[in-house]
Amino acid sequence: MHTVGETRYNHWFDGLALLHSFTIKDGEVYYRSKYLRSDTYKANIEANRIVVSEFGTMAYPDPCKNIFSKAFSYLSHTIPDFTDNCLINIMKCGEDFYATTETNYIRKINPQTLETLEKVDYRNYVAVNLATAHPHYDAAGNVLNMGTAIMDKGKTRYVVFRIPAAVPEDKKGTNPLKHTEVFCSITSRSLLSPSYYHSFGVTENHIVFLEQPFKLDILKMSTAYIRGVNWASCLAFHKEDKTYIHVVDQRTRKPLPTKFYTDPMVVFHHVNAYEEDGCLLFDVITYEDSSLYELFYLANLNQDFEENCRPTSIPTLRRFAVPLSVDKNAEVGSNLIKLTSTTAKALKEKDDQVYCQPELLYEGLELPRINYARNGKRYRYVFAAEVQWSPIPTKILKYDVLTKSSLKWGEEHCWPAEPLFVPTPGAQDEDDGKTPGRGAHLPQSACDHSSNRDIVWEQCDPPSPAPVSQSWWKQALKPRSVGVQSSEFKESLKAPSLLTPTVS
Ligand SMILES: CC1=C(/C=C/C(C)=C/C=C/C(C)=C/C=O)C(C)(C)CCC1
Ligand SMILES: [Fe+2]
Repeated sequence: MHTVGETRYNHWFDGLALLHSFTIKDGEVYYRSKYLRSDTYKANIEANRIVVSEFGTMAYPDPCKNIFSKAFSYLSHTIPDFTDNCLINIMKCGEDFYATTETNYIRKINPQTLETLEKVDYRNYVAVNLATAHPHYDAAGNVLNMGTAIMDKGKTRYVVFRIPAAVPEDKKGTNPLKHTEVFCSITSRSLLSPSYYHSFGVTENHIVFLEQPFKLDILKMSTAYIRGVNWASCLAFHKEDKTYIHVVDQRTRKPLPTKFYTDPMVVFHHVNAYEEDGCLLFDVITYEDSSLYELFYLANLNQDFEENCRPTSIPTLRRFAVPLSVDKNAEVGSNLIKLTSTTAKALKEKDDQVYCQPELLYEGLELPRINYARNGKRYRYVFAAEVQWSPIPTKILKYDVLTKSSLKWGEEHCWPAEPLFVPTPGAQDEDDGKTPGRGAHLPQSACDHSSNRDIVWEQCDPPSPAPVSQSWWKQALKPRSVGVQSSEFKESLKAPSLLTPTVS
C-alpha cells in the first residue's frame, strides 16, 4: 500500500506489507492476501496519513499540540524506534511464522489465516539493532541469522545468532526465541559506519559475510529526524573502499585469519555457497554501485524507465572462490585456487592478504532462489527474475551454474515476482518441482527444451560479453593499497553511545 489518505510513500521498499498465501492442491492454486496489521499500519490508518518512517520516507507522528510536546516528539526520536512494517520475507522459528524486515522488529503471523499476531523485538533476545530478512536454516530447522549491534559496549559488531527449532525438554512450550544464542560476532571495521547487508552465505562448515563499502552512517541516522531526511540518505557507497570477505569457521566460531578482500561492490543477495577441495565458493548478485536503491523511488517508477532510469550497473551473478587454508610461503601474486570448475581467482599478497577476483556467471538477474535442500552444498540451478535494463522483471529464469545455460519463461501481460522453488515431495533431482500427475515424469534437465507442464521454457543464448561499464578486470589490474583505519574510526571511539541495544 503506497498511499495512506492524502500521503504517499517515496520508495518501493516503504509500502505497507501485504501477506500473500498460495495453496497448491489437486492441480489448483488457492490464493489469499491480507495487509499485515503492524503497529505502523494501525497508526497510519488511524491517522489517515503516513506517520511512521520507512526506508525512503521520513514521517512524523500526529501534529503536536504545543511546542513542548513537539520538542519531545523530536527528542524521543534521537534513538530511532524503527518500523514494524515487515515487508521483506517470512521466517519460520520452531512452529511459528514471522513476517520480517531489517529492523529490530518481527511480527508473528498465522500462516493459514494471515492474521497478524505478536510484535517481537529482537533486542529482548539478542543485542542487535538491525537484522537480515534472509535467515538460513539447517536441516533440523534451526535458524541462523545476522544482525548489527551498533555501539554496544563501545563496539559495533555483526552478530550471528541462532534460534533453535526446538526448545529443551524441561522448557517445553516456551518460545524458541527465548533460547536464542549468539553464535559468533565480527567487529565492524568502523564504529560509526557499519556495512549494510541484506543477506549472508553458509556452507556446511562456514559462514560467509561481505563487509561491503555500502555503509550506514550512524551519526546521520541519529540526526535524521531533526534534519527531516529519510533513512536511505544515511546510506552511502564508498567506491574508494574495498569489500572484505569474512569467513567464519562454524566449528571454532572464529573468522579465518587471512584477510580476504575484493573490489568495491554492492551485494543484496547471496545465492548459495559451498565447499570444494579445500576452497569455499560463493555465488552472489553483485552491483558496481548502489544505484539500485535510487531506481526504486516511486517518482522514478512512474516515469518511463527505459528512457530516464537506466541503472548504471546491472545485477550480475558472480562466483567467488576463497582458499580455506593459505600457505604463508605461497608466492606473492600466485593464484591459490586450483579448481578446474571455476575461473575465480584468489591472489596471494603480502601481509596475509588475499585478493579475490570473481568469475562472471550471468548478467541481468535478481531475486535468486535455489532448491533450499541444496543450501550450503554443491548445487546446479538458480531460479531468479530476469532484469535487464529495467527493474520490472518480465521473465523468470532458470540458470544452470554447471553448463552455464539458461531457460526463461515469460508470458504477455505477466510480471513475475520472486520465484520460489517448491520441491516435489521425495524428489531426487534438484530441479524436480513438478506437481505430481501433471507431467511429473518427464525428464528434468536444463537441456530439456520441451514443454514443462503448462510452462513453456525458452532456451536462451549464452550471456553476452560484459559491457564496458563492468570494469572488474580493469580495476583488478590497478595497484591496490592496504586499508588503514580512518581517523573517523579513532574519533568515533570517543563518541557517546547513541543507539544502545538492550538485552533482557
Ligand atoms: C526501515 C529501515 C531500514 C530498511 C530497509 C529496507 C526496508 C530494505 C529493503 C531492502 C530490499 C527489499 C532489498 C532487496 O534487494 C534500514 C535501512 C535497514 C535501516 C533503517 C530503518
Ligand atoms: Fe531479499
